[in-house]
Amino acid sequence: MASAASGADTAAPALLEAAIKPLPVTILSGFLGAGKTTLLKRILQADHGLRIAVIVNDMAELNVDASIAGSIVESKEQLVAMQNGCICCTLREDLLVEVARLAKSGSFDYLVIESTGVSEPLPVAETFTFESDDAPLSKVARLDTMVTLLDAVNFGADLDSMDYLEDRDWAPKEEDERNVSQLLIDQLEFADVVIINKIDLADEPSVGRIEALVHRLNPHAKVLRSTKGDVPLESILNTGLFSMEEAARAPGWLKELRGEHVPETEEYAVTSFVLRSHRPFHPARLNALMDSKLFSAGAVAASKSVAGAPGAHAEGEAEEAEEAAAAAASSEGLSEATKAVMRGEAGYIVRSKGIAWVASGEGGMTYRGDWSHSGRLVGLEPAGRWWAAIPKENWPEGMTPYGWVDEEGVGDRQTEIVVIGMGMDKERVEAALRTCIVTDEEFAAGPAAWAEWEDPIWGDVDWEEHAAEQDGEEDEEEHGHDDCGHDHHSHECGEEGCDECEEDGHSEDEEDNAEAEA
Ligand SMILES: Nc1nc2c(ncn2[C@@H]2O[C@H](COP(=O)(O)OP(=O)(O)OP(=O)(O)O)[C@@H](O)[C@H]2O)c(=O)[nH]1
Repeated sequence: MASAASGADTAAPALLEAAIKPLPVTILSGFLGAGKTTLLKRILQADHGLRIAVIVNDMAELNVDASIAGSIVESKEQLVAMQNGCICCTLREDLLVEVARLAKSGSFDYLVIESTGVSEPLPVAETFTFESDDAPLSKVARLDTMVTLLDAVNFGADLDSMDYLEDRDWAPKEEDERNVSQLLIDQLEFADVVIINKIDLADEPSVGRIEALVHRLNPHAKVLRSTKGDVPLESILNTGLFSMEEAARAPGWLKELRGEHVPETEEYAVTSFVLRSHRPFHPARLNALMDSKLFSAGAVAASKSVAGAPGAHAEGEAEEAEEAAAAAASSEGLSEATKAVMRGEAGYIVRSKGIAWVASGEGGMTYRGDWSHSGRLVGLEPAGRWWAAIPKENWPEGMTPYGWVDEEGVGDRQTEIVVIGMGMDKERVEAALRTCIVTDEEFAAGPAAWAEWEDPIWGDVDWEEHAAEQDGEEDEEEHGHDDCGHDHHSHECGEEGCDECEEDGHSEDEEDNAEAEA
C-alpha cells in the first residue's frame, strides 16, 4: 500500500523528533581567568551519572581549555573545541550546528558550553531560539542555565577599568567597540546563577560587597560563593532557571525603572534611585559632574573603603583624584554640597542607565540622549528623536510618546535614569544631579539661548550627520567612531591621538533604546 508506506515515511522524522527530549544546556561565562575551566573540570569529574558533552570555545588558535577538558573526557565525541573566534559573534553559526549535532546524536544527557571570557551572553542565548529548516535548535536543545563566574579578586578592578577589549588584546573581531566594564556588567546582568569564585583569595568584606552589588545589579540571579568552582552541581545543572523573557527583564536597572524596587543592602550601602525630570540638563554642569569622582571612583575605591564610609582610594588613583578635584573646582554654578558629592564624599555611582534630555540647543530638543554607564565609563550619546520632535501625523500607528505629554499632545522630552551606587548617600547624590538640571530662568530662556551655551557634551556633534545616520542614509563604514572603536562622548575615550573622538562621532545602540523605551 503505497499511500500507507509514504505516510509512514513522512511520519518517521516527526516521530523521531517527538521522541528526542531536548538536550539541556548550561553555559559558563565569565572573564578570562575567572575559573570557568576549573568549574568545567569539576562538573566532568563529579559522580553524577550523566553523560555530559562539552563545547569549549577559545579565542586563540590553540584551545588550551579544550585540551584540559580533553584530558578528562572519556570519548572524542564528547568534546567539541571551537577556536579562533567567539560563539557570540563569528562562530555563532558553528555553535548552532554543533549543538544540534550533539543533541541529535542521542548520546548525551547534558551539554555544558564554556564560552570565551569575552562572549556576550545574549547572542549566545538567542542562538537557542533560532528556528530554521536545517537546524531548528529549540526542538532538540533547551537552554537550562546561564552561569557567570566572577573573579572575587579582580572584579573591582575590571568594573573600574577604562580599557576597551582591544586594549587588552581581547577583541574577537576588528573594530570591536566594547569596553571591559560594560561586558562584565552584561555577563552579570544576564545570568541565572552568578558564582563569586576565588573567595579563598579575597577577604570577607570584599566578597560581601561584591555579593551585595551583584544582587542589586541582577536581582533575578542566584548568587553563590566558591573556591575553585566548588558549588553544588544541582545549582548549575538542570535548574530550569533560564527563560528568555525573564532574562530580558533581569537587570536591576530595568526593574527599578519599572517600579519593582529591589530591597536595599544597608550593610554595604548599595542603594539606587531613579532620577526623573521634565527639564533638560545644563551641559556644562552635567559634564563637570560626569567628570568627577562620583562617577570615576567606582567599585575599587568602594571595595577598599569601610562600608558606608567611602573615601579610601587605590594606589595610583591620586592623579585621578586631583583631576576630579580640579573638575569640582572648575564647575561654575555648582553648590558646595554638589562639589562635596563630586569629591566622592557621598559615595560612588557604579551603574546608571536610562535616557536624558540635554539642553543642547535644537539638537537636544530633537534627539534623546542614551545614558549608559558602568564602572567609570559614562556614555551619553545622542540617539533617536523625541516623539515630540516628530509631527504627530508621522508617528507609526499605535505609537505613544515615551512618557509625559502636555495638553497639546507634545512634550515627551524627559530624563529618566536609574542610578545604582555603593556607599552612596542617595539623597545627596540625587540632589547633586538635580543641580545639573536647568533652573527656572534657564528653562525659560529656551533652546535658542541654550544653543549659545558652551556645551562640552554635544557641542561638537554634527547634527546633520546624526540625522542622516538616524534616517539610515549613511554608510556606517564612514563613521568616525566605527573606525576608532570607541563610543562618542569625551568621558569615554579622550585618548590622545584619537582624532575621530575629538572631532565627532557617535554610535547608537538600538537594543538599549528599545530596552529603555520598553
Ligand atoms: N586560588 C584560587 N585559584 C583558582 C580558583 N579558581 C580557579 N583558580 C585558578 O585560576 C586560574 C584560572 O582558572 P581557569 O579555570 O583556567 O579560568 P578560566 O575562566 O577558564 O580562564 P580562561 O580559560 O582563560 O578564560 C587557574 O590557575 C586556576 O587553577 C579559586 O577559587 N581559587
